Formats: sequence, structure tokens, C-alpha cells
Amino acid sequence: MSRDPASDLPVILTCGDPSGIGPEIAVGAWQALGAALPFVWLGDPAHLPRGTKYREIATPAEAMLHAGAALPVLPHPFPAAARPGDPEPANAQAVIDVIARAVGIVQAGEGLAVTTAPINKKVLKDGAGFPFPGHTEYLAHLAGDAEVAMMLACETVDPPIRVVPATIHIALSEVPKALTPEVLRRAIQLTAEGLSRDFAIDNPRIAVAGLNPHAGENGVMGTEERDWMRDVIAGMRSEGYAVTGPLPADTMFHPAARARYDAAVCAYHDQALIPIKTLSFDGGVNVTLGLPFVRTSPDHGTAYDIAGSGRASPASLIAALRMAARMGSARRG
Ligand SMILES: NC(=O)C1=CN([C@@H]2O[C@H](COP(=O)(O)OP(=O)(O)OC[C@H]3O[C@@H](n4cnc5c(N)ncnc54)[C@H](O)[C@@H]3O)[C@@H](O)[C@H]2O)C=CC1
Ligand SMILES: NCC(=O)COP(=O)(O)O
Repeated sequence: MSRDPASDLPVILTCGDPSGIGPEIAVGAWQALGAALPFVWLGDPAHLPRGTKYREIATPAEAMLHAGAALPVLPHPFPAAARPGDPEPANAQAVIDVIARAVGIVQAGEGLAVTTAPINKKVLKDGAGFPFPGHTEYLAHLAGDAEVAMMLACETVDPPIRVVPATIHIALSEVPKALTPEVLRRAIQLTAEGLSRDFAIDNPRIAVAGLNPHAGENGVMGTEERDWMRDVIAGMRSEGYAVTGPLPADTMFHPAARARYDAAVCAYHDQALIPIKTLSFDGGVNVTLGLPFVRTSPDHGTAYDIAGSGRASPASLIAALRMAARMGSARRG
């Protein structure tokens, strides 16, 4: 099998919630990628599906030697066993520690990029008082309170779809207050920077979705678009950003519409994530823009309902690992 992007470093894959589908899709991804895209699984080997061919390694670099023969594992002992589909709060702190350790490895120059397996936010909160609503916010914290944006990207549909929710993990009722001119402006900037840095798109075209139905229809169905969104977008256009909108969100995602832009900045989580997960649940990758290191993740969650059943697809994780390797290699030049 030919190598994905050339690099002398492996991607570091966190175990995520070991009671979810993380361990089994890691094994599926290794079976698909092997030596073509070496990665290290950071977790407790006792949580891998029975019979997994794995090899414990002491340093990430060893993955480059062993990835063809077995899943390279950098062991991280957990306090409790993991029963598929049955979340274990006693493991919450170790799940969090694994994420921080993966970031440390990459920041120390021993890993190419971080790819994270899904976590259950509620279990981390209950089990360890995790104060973040997701990886995105925790990674921003680990990076010294970096300003970040969450992009979900799928490049296996034509045209590709890339979406960025300007507000992320908050209640819908809080969105109109949280979506300020500065928040929208920063989301557009981070998206433009991310597209040119990590997707090699020069002068990226960004479409902005309105908050309200029909993008407010000139104030008939909401006023944010008329009162300030148009001005933010016009102002950024005059600064040289190729940004358009606010557009009605319901007609932004069909193929002809997507051909007109490189990424859509949306007002809130579901406005952005529903189109991409509907178009391609298998090919979507979550990328955190704005970090000093590359982080990707599959677009799905812990899927307790099918954990351990053998039905979980590793496709989105494979896409995430490929994207991480490509971006990590490009950043290393
Ligand atoms: N990056 C992360 O850490 C993410 C974590 N989550 C967390 O995951 C937990 C569960 O979230 P849900 O909304 O139920 O979403 P989910 O993605 O875990 O599951 C939704 C549906 O999709 C199916 N599914 C998910 N991944 C699949 C795969 N690889 N192959 C086949 N079927 C798959 C599940 O069986 C389920 O029917 C929540 O705690 C949520 O916060 C959700 C998204 C991302
Ligand atoms: N719905 C996407 C999601 O929850 C992913 O969040 P994160 O853990 O990557 O911040």
C-alpha cells in the first residue's frame, strides 16, 4: 500500500470515551491504513476489542516501524474497565488526560497532528467536572486560550462542503445574544485563515448564512441581518475578504450553491452541521481552526447504541486521520 503524505512522524489518535465506538473504529482505521498512514493509539490497551493485534510502544516514533504489523499503542492506564455502550464516569479524568497528553506530544514535536475520538461531554462533566462543552473549547484552553473555530469539512462530495458555526455548543435560545458582530467577524477571519493555511485555498470565498428564515427577508422575519450582519460582511469585503451574505440558509447547500463558495459560516451549530452530516455522514471531518497544531476528528459521536456490535463504520475516522496527516505534513513543510 502506498504511503499517504510523506512524514517521519505519526498522527496521535486519542482513545476518546472507551465505552463508545472509539476503540473499535481505531482498530478499523488501522486495518484500512496500516503503514500507509502510521498513527499511534493513545489509550488503555485493555479497552481494545478482544483479539486486536496491537503493539505497545514507548515513544511515538516507534509507530513508524510497527504500524504495518500491528496497531501501535502508547499505553495510558485507566482506572476502570470499559463496557461498550455503558459509560463509566470513573474513566472520565483519564479521557481528559489523554487529550492533554496527545496535545503535549504534538507540541513537543513528536507527533504530526492530533486526531480525537469522540467523547461524551456529560460523562466527563459528571465524572470529572470537565468545564468545557467539547474538545474544541478544551483544545483552545490547552493552546493558551487560542481563538478557535470549529469547521466540519467533507471533500468526498462534489462540490466539497465546509461549514463553520460562528457559535458552537450553546443553547439555541442563547444564539441571538451570542452572535455579535465581533463573533461573526472573527469566525469569518478564522475561516479565511484556515482555508488558506490548511486547505491551500488562496483568496477563499466565504458565504455567510443569515440567522433568521429567508435571512430575515428585509426585516420581515428578523432584523439581525438588516441591522448589522450586512454591514459586517460589507465591511470585510472592503478589506479584501471574498465574503458574501447573509444568505438564506435553506438554499445555501445544494450543489450549485456550494460551487459558489469554499466554506459557509453559519449562525449556529445545527444550521452548519445538519447539511454536512446529511450529505455525507461517512466523509465528514471536524477540524479545529486557529490552533497552533493540527486537530481533526470524525464528525460523529460515541454511538453507545451500537458500541461493541461491530456495526460502527471507521470511515469518518479514516477521513480525519488522512486530513490530519495531510495538514500536519503541509505545516511542517
Ligand atoms: N467530537 C466528539 O467528541 C463528538 C462527541 N459527540 C458526543 O457523542 C455523544 C452521542 O451523540 P449523538 O448525538 O448520539 O451522536 P452519535 O454520532 O454518537 O450517534 C448518532 C447516530 O449515528 C450512529 N453512528 C454514529 N457514528 C457512527 C459510525 N461511525 N458508524 C455507524 N453509525 C454511527 C449512531 O449509532 C447513532 O444512531 C454525545 O455525548 C455527544 O456530545 C458527538 C459528536 C462529536
Ligand atoms: N457536534 C460536534 C461536536 O460535538 C464536536 O465537538 P468537539 O468535541 O469537537 O468540540
